[in-house]
Amino acid sequence: MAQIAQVLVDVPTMQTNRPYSYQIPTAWQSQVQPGMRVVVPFGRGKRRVQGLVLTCDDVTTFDGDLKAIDAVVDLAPVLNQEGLQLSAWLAQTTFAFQITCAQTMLPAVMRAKYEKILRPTAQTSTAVQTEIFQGQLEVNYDQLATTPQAVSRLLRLQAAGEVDVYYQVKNQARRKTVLGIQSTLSAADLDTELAAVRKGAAKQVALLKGLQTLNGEVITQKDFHQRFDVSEAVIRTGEQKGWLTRPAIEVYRDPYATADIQPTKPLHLNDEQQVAVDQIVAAVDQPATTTFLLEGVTGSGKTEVYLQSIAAALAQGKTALMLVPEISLTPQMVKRVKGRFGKAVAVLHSGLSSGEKYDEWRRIQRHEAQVVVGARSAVFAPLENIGLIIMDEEHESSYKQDDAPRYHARQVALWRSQYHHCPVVLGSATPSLESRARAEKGVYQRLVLADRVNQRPLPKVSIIDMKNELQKHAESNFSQALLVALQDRLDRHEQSVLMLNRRGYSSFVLCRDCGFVLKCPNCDISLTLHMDTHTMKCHYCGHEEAIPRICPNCHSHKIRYYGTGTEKVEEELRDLLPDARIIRMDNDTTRKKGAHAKLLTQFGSGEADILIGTQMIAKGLDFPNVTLVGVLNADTALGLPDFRASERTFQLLTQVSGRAGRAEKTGHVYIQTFNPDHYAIRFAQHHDYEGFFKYEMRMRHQGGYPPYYFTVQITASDLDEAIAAKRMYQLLQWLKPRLSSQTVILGPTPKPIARVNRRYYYQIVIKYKQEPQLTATLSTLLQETQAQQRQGLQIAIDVEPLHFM
Ligand SMILES: Nc1ncnc2c1ncn2[C@@H]1O[C@H](COP(=O)(O)OP(=O)(O)OP(=O)(O)O)[C@@H](O)[C@H]1O
Ligand SMILES: [Zn+2]
Ligand SMILES: [Zn+2]
Repeated sequence: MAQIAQVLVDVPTMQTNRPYSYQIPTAWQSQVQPGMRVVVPFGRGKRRVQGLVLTCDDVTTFDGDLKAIDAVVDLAPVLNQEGLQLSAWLAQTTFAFQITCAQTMLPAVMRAKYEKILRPTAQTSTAVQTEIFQGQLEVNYDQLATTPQAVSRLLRLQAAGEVDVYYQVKNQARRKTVLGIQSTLSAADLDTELAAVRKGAAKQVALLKGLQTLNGEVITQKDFHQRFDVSEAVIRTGEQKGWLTRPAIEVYRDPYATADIQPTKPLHLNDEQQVAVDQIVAAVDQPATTTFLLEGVTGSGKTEVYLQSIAAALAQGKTALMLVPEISLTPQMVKRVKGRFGKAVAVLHSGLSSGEKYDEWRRIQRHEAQVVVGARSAVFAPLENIGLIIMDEEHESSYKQDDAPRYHARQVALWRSQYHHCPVVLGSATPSLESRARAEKGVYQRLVLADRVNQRPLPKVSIIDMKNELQKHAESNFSQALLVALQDRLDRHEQSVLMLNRRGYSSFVLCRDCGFVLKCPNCDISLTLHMDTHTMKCHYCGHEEAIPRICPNCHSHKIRYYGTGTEKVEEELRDLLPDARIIRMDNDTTRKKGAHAKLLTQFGSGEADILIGTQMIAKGLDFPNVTLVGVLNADTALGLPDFRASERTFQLLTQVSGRAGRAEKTGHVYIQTFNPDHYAIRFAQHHDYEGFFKYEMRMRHQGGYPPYYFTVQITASDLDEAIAAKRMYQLLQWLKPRLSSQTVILGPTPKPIARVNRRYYYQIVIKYKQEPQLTATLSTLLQETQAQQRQGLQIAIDVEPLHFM
């Protein structure tokens, strides 16, 4: 009987997107299991790649040529049956390679690192020995192959059989270990040694007494030193005398080891919170795969609902997964969850070092953590027996990954809820239209928190028409009303938050006299400024026209592209309010690890009066002393060529407004805009999510956009613009007869940023209501384009894209 493993190789191409058979050497037959990483020979020569075992089968006969597994990387599977099934599903639904999906699900350090190695052969001449190997048994290829001449020399040596090329697969995952102390003496021996030690040798006595106290337990040398006040020199003496050994013991790199986190107790819930918790807990206990949409205004205490629901899952002996957008994974949120569940919590986000991530991941896999809080990719956390999945700020577009696999964490969360048979809670003050529409149809169960905790009012929102302001004081970023309000907060020692919306920055033109934004005559979507061609383009239908010099609406000459930077705003503010202490948060000031957290902590502890920032300050912050929020430019996102522009603007304004007046003091919000009558801004002013939802649904219905239609975006890119465009037209011809007549295909159009990294991008968008064969059709399309992919053309498929740029 022999054993054969089906292995996915780490070669992400269309041709290799299927398992390969390898023989399992007899010695390892009971060890190799599905979900383990192995090293296998692949292709010609001595190439070695990492692989993932999918299945192991006993067979009686096999083709004699079958290659054998070279090495086993893991002692235990890194993906369990759920993980393997999930990676297959992900590959199929996002049109990605299964190996890429599996890698996405694992910590980055578990990806193999490949090294090319040169070794001497029997024919290696002495000259080559000295020149290349210099007395070593092997040398790294990349260190020698630094110039084209060197490469061709090495190739010639290889052809002449003077050097051999090998490939090494390196495991980058490293555990962190420290020295431990373990007594080698029995209790009786310890007594004997103690009696034998000289009277004056107080330090050795302390060491032996310490070992006695350990009673066979192993602790770190550091802890030993702290507990018994014994120096390393004395410990080493003890080691030489054979009293103890110093084994390496593994320690976790804990990013929050030094964080000061106070334990918290469940709060007494208000009526609305109680209703929500009761319903969720009932589904946890049952268990049922219900998906809840928790629609709670800003400051309504959604987090407390999450925490008490998680507690119910833990009480059932189950685990819980809580997803939050990267940006709101502030120390505040971590503190809240860790404060409630302590050591049971593992945290996963991009701010951690790769070692910290690896350790948190293993704590989860070893069942040492039962609650996971993390950003998008934490949806793959290796939790077993999940009792509840929560997705906070479910409308956030950062839950969708832009690169392959182009998955949405919400879809993965729903898949895992089916697998584990557990409920999902999608929470937001401003749910995505898609989710809210599903709740309307009864697919999701809606839970509402209509009021802020303790009946605190939502802040008053004033809209400032910047067209009037500009006539009064030229080109300032600050209206008079906002300035007065800022000064007032300074006088009262209260804090302010100012947001400058950077999205859509200077990509569209706006009339500073009437607020007019140029739109496509066919699509009713803003045209985008293309400086390369000096034209305005529609990214949906391809319509193109000249950049206007005068406003088509009011004939003003003040039509120009729009935008300013946070740094400039800060400068102006320092001039206007010289006494104010200001913290600026944008991509520049938060680039360093931990900077984001540090700035927020400073602001939270009152070290500044004003926090200026980009969208990154809009969400999740809960600072009681903030009573003023100013939005400097509400319009930029409105101008984006995207049917979700209004939705994003409404969400952003509502979220940022929600930062004001969360505690005793009442809040006030000022929104500066050139479009004071735009419905997104008006509904945000009145905190009217439901009103916005109804209105926007009508707009989507008229325009034929999601959630009334599903969308798929196909992109082709090539170094040659003509090839990318031509291929897109061929693709269109190929697709048309394969889709139903109700389905609409938009484009091909050049992508808004048509040229990135010297590649040209063209896209088509498929809008459909029902297309049961679509997945199969698109898979075929990918198969058929593989030959061209090798020649440099790349095709990407994005299901339900969130951005069309
Ligand atoms: N039942 C309660 N009693 C007293 N205080 C509460 C209660 N529930 C929540 N809070 C407090 O209310 C504040 C707001 O809660 P939380 O931050 O969870 O709101 P949220 O709904 O998540 O808002 P946002 O969407 O703006 O982030 C927090 O300081 C929280 O501690
Ligand atoms: Zn158009
Ligand atoms: Zn105008």
